[in-house]
Amino acid sequence: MTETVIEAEGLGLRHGRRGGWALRDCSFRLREGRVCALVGPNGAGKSTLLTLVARLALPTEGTVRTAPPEALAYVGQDKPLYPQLTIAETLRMGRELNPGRWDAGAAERIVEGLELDPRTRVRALSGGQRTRVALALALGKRPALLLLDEPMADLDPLARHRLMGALMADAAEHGTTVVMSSHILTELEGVCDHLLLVDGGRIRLSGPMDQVQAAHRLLTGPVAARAELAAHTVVETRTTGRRITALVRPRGPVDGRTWETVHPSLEELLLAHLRSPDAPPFAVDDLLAGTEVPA
Ligand SMILES: Nc1ncnc2c1ncn2[C@@H]1O[C@H](COP(=O)(O)OP(=O)(O)OP(=O)(O)O)[C@@H](O)[C@H]1O
Repeated sequence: MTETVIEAEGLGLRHGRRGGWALRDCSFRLREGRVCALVGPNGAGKSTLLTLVARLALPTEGTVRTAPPEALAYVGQDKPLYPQLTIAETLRMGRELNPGRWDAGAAERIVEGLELDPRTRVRALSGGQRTRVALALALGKRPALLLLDEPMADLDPLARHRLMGALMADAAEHGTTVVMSSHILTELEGVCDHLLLVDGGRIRLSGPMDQVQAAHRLLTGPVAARAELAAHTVVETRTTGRRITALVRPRGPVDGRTWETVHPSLEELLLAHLRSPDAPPFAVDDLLAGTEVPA
């Protein structure tokens, strides 16, 4: 039976009694083995959502059910490590803090990419090198759920590509569920199979990547036929001369004589939603395959 690894219900967090909501009305389910992309602009609420799932903050409202603390690893943007410890000592600490479940091989494979003497102190590492050590600690814990807040932000493109490959191979081998926030959309396509788009503290898109993408079409046709678009849920329209391009969620057949129809790329889909904050949200429940749920 497929297990739910995260179940969020009306989750919200407000900073201070008079502060604004960093996250609100957040409901979704994520099943075991998913690799979930968490995307959204600066200040959208991505880190807030990750810290709530990691139980590093208490929600102001709503609930989240997730993996127990010992089966969960979180790597935040600030990557807290002990600067005075060496790389080898840091990994030894990981082993001692996780008796019975520490996967030394997985941790060492991530650190090996550094090509550094394991006796090097953490304080002498660059930001990107520290990222690798933090990820090694997280993977060594052999978590059922791995929460990563912009894990690749300070890595150069080659290191990012390699580390992402190593991370995904490890997750696939062990069936680890991963939730990863990122601003680099191209980094996520082809790697993630689930999508959460957060914007203004609310979930705008949620569900298995293929189903979310399959629910959208990019239509191009004459401006004169614009009224026909009303038959569908329109996310965004853009006009160039006498042509109009629309990102829609079709609610019926599209006339192929008038409209050229293509599937949008992940980037086109996300950018259209971000440019159109008033577009209705869209959510597919991860446990009820193919069922659209009120977002
Ligand atoms: N400690 C805090 N006190 C007050 N407001 C906060 C605090 N931390 C975050 N916020 C606010 O909560 C909102 C969500 O922030 P969050 O860090 O979750 O966004 P994010 O999507 O992770 O952004 P980024 O992509 O820039 O990392 C923002 O409006 C932010 O200003």
